[in-house]
Amino acid sequence: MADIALAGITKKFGPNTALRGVDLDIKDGEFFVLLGQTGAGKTTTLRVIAGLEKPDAGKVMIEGQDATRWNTAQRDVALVLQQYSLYPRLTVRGNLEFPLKSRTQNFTPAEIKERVERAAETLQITQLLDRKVEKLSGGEMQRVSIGRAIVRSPRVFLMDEPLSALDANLRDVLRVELKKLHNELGATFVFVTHDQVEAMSMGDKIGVLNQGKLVQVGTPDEIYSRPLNTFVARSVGTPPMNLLDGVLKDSSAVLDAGGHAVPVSNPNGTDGQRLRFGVRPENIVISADAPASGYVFDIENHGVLKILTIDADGLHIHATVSAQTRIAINDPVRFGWKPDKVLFFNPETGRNLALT
Ligand SMILES: Nc1ncnc2c1ncn2[C@@H]1O[C@H](COP(=O)(O)OP(=O)(O)OP(=O)(O)O)[C@@H](O)[C@H]1O
Repeated sequence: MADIALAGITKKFGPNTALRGVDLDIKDGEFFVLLGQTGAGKTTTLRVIAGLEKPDAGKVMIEGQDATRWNTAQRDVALVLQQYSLYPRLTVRGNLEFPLKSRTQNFTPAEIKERVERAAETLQITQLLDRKVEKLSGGEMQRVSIGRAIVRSPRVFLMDEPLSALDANLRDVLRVELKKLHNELGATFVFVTHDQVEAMSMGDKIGVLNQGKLVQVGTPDEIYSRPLNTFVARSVGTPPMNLLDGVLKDSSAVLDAGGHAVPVSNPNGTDGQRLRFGVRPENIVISADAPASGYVFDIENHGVLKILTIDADGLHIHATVSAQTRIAINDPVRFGWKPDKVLFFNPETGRNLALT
């Protein structure tokens, strides 16, 4: 069992407050992703869990025990960082053996050999065992770093943007492999990233951090479909959710841009209320009898689909359409949306009115 809980964690660095009262529950065996922009507090959260950073306030619980004062070794966690932190002059085998030979571990030479070979097999680096690390490619080095973490069979893996230094193709491959590894090991993974695609595709749960605060925790589906506020709404999805200001009137959204009235079938809010309407690009509908009008400002071809930017009285709205759609820049378009796919946000606080 390796449940992790943070309760009211605050961490300051001089005048900077990195974490502001973070409460978090990570279940045993979960693949938990911390998603946030630069400076949001992701690394600090990871370092607090690892015992590398002492919080100014709050508690760290591991397996139901107060671990706030435990050192890193007592916490039985392994860290994988963006930079490989390997010994370049040692072989892959030497690097994998290293954590097993430390003074706090009591492995026999036979056990060490077995663990190193099992980890190498899992990560498909057996053929590299006798190569010097400095001669490896980036992807190979990152596999060795992960290998160094798994040889000890820790209860918890803490990963700080482990894929971000790799090129896009390799990142895709290692993303799938890390998920497989997680399933095989059954350990708890806490994975830090600023990449929403990584978060959505890998996480059982995602925690969205903003300026040291945990804004929302949920499954990828919850974060995508039921964001607590406009910040979370726009932190996942490419292109991001459209946010359109207007007034709710007679079961329609009357947009400030052009005064277009677009029907909604799930209104949240009262008649006449000013709202910020949230519509994902895949829910924008282009058709000749749609209620609103604009023109095509830009088209991006993404293979299976196109992303249109529609200019509606100066407001830019993103829509995804199939690659077969015949449309050109500057074409006039009529657009609306799927009436049941609209979210309603308070324009001042950004809160999702369906969840408050
Ligand atoms: N050792 C430190 N000394 C001073 N300030 C720090 C230190 N570590 C972090 N901070 C500050 O705390 C805040 C959170 O930093 P943190 O590294 O946790 O963010 P992050 O979300 O991991 O960002 P990034 O994606 O850029 O790594 C930032 O404002 C950062 O400058």
